[in-house]
Amino acid sequence: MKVVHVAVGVIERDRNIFITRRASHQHQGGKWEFPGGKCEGAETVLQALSRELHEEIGIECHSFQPLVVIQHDYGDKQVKLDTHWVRDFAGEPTGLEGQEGRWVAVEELSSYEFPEANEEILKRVVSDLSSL
Ligand SMILES: Nc1nc2c([nH]c(=O)n2[C@H]2C[C@H](O)[C@@H](COP(=O)(O)OP(=O)(O)OP(=O)(O)O)O2)c(=O)[nH]1
Ligand SMILES: [Mg+2]
Repeated sequence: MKVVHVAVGVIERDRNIFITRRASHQHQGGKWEFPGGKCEGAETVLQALSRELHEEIGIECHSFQPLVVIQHDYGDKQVKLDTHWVRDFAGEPTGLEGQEGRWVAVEELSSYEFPEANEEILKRVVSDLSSL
């Protein structure tokens, strides 16, 4: 099965993370996610991430820091989540495609339901922020 390369942004400000909710008709629908989406054509992962964050939540990103790369097999779909920290951006994130979005304190993230592949990302987010 072809692996879908996904650019994912963990948007952080003062130990709060901006998350959005996937529409019910989407793959892993209804679950919360870190904004992002599939790399298209010859795009690099950072080009895809800049584009997706602009389209989905209306921010302009100035820089990224690598967080973690996760490969996961959902059975119906295989994804590679290429995850970066997003801390340097302009604009206020808002769900521009009708999706729910909110800032959540890092300590509260575990009370939200994310797709299975996110488990490892969530651990890394919590541990990286607790060492700051
Ligand atoms: N953006 C994002 N996708 C995730 C996360 N966790 C996770 O398993 N995924 C999966 C769900 C999807 O199968 C895939 C992302 O694809 P997507 O549907 O968001 O891609 P896209 O925004 O380009 O969607 P589309 O416009 O092509 O419909 O990665 C996450 O935290 N954020
Ligand atoms: Mg998306």
